[in-house]
Order: sequence, then C-alpha cells, then structure tokens
Amino acid sequence: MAPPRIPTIDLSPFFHPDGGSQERKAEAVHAINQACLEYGFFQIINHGLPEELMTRALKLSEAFLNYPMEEKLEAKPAGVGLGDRMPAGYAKQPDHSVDKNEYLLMLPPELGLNVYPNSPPEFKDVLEQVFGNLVKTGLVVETILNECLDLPSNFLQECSPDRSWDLMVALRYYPAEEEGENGLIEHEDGNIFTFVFQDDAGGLEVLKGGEWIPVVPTPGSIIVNVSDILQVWTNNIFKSATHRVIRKKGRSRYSYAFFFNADGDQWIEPLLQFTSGRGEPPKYRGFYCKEYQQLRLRNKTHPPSKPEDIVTIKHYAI
Ligand SMILES: O=C(O)CCC(=O)C(=O)O
Ligand SMILES: [Fe+2]
Repeated sequence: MAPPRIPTIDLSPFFHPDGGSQERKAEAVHAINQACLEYGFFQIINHGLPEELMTRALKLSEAFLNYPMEEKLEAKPAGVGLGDRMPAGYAKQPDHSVDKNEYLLMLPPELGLNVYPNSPPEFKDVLEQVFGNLVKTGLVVETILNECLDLPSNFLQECSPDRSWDLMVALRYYPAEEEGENGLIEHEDGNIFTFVFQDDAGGLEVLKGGEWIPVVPTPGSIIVNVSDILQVWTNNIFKSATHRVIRKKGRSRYSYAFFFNADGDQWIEPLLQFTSGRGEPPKYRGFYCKEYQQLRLRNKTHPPSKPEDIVTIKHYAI
C-alpha cells in the first residue's frame, strides 16, 4: 500500500480579486482544520507565491550555496544584531552537529539587519520578494486558523501583531554519506507555524501515529506545519508536528523554511477559549516567547550531552 500523503489544500478562493466563493472558502477551512487535528502538516497550492518565483529562489540559493566557502563567508553574520535573535547571514552547521546542512538566514528586510550575498546579483531582490509574499500568505493562513478554531476574525493577528520576529532560511542539505543520512534531526518548530518549499530531492518526513510519512515534493506547493506556539495557544488541540529531513545519496537537497513567529516580548499561554472556556485546565505555564527562543538557540550553540536535556515545549508543560 502506498504511504499516506499529507493533505493538499487549494487557497485560491482566499486570493480571489472578487472576494472568492464562500462555499469554497468553507471547504478549505474544513480541510485545514482536519489536517491540523490529524497531522499538524499540510500543503497549500494557489497560496499567493508565484511558482516561477519559488523556482527562481531555489535555483539562486543552489547557485550561492555551491560557491567556494570564501565567497559564501562574505555573507557571514556581521556580529551586530538584536541580540535575542538568530544572526542573519550564511552559516554552516558545525562538523560535529547531527544536522548536516548549511543555510542563509534572513530577518525581515525592514529591520536592516540582513547580510546579503553580492552574488548572484538578483538573489537579494528575490529573497526579499519571497519573504514579503510569505508574510502575506501567513496572514491569510492566520485568518483561516481563526475560523478553524472558532475565534473572532483577526484574533490571532491581534494576539501577536508584530511581524518583526519572522525569519527565513534558504537551506542546502549535503548528499548522504555511507555512515549517515540525517539532514535535520527530528524536531518540532518553536514558532506559530512554518512554511517550507523544496526542490524535487525529497527527504522531508512527518511523524504520524508512530510512522514517518514522506512529504512528496509537489512543484509550486508550500508545506505548512503547526508549531509550538500554536500548540500552546490551543492548549494541545492543534499539535506541533514532529518532522525531520533524511538525506539522499548522490545529491544535495535545497529548500526554504519560513518561520511565522510571535513577537519575542509576547507572553505566551494557552488561550482562555481553550482552557476555562471549555472547562479544561491549561496544559502549559506562560512564558515570554523570546525566553523559549533563547533556550532553543542554546540547544544548538551548546548541545546538551543527554538528548533528554534538549529544551522543547515540554519544558513549560504543566
Ligand atoms: O528543509 C526542510 O524541509 C525542513 C526545515 C525544517 O524543518 C526547519 O528548518 O525547521
Ligand atoms: Fe522544522
């Protein structure tokens, strides 16, 4: 039997110039709700990001990440930044890391903190276009999630209105070696939700019911995964999906991940709608978003020797 495929949902009614059919919007909301309950993972098509731009972005990141190291290091983090956040620029996982990838990390362009490669010359412009489009798509997905969760319109947007904590990475996973195929160890993401688009190499997998389901590359589609903040806000109604990347032999894999994030200074706790509103005790104690981000960053910079000491959202579980 073929392995199950994560659901694909058409968002075109939400991008329709005349407002889109209510019936088709309701169908999409229903499908996304089911996907968030069952998988915490789904793909979207007709999501506002032109396929041609996605292809171009993947080709440009491939070109840049194949440059000699000296050239890539011209885009290394400048060492100035906002302190609490991941530094913008090119970085490679240290050799001892279990994760075998390199990436270019980008913060919202308006912060003025990005370190862009000079070459390929059109890369900066394409990165900024992709970033800007994904912010817009993220706001549409928030609108859909409000409906899924029976929240007033704009509720999630108002929970965390500051978009300056979003970030994007253009990634390259190296070809698998004889002794290892891990590209990115199994994990959940620490933000609200994540968008991923990938080339045709494959390797992204999501855990469902104890089985790893491959996310089959579909040109033009964006993968969406529910992340920890949404899990906390919904008091575990929507689960942050566990996922990983497995490397193939003989070829690199290129992808983009965009982390739609809450404001670092935001106090995060289960929403009343999903606790007292339903007679349920909160499953998490509250925390400042940036405190959690810093603990997660520390997992990477100072990896604990025991895997059980890695900080995950369980750190705040009651
Ligand atoms: O590259 C991918 O497909 C997934 C990336 C990812 O899961 C992450 O960066 O958290
Ligand atoms: Fe992830």
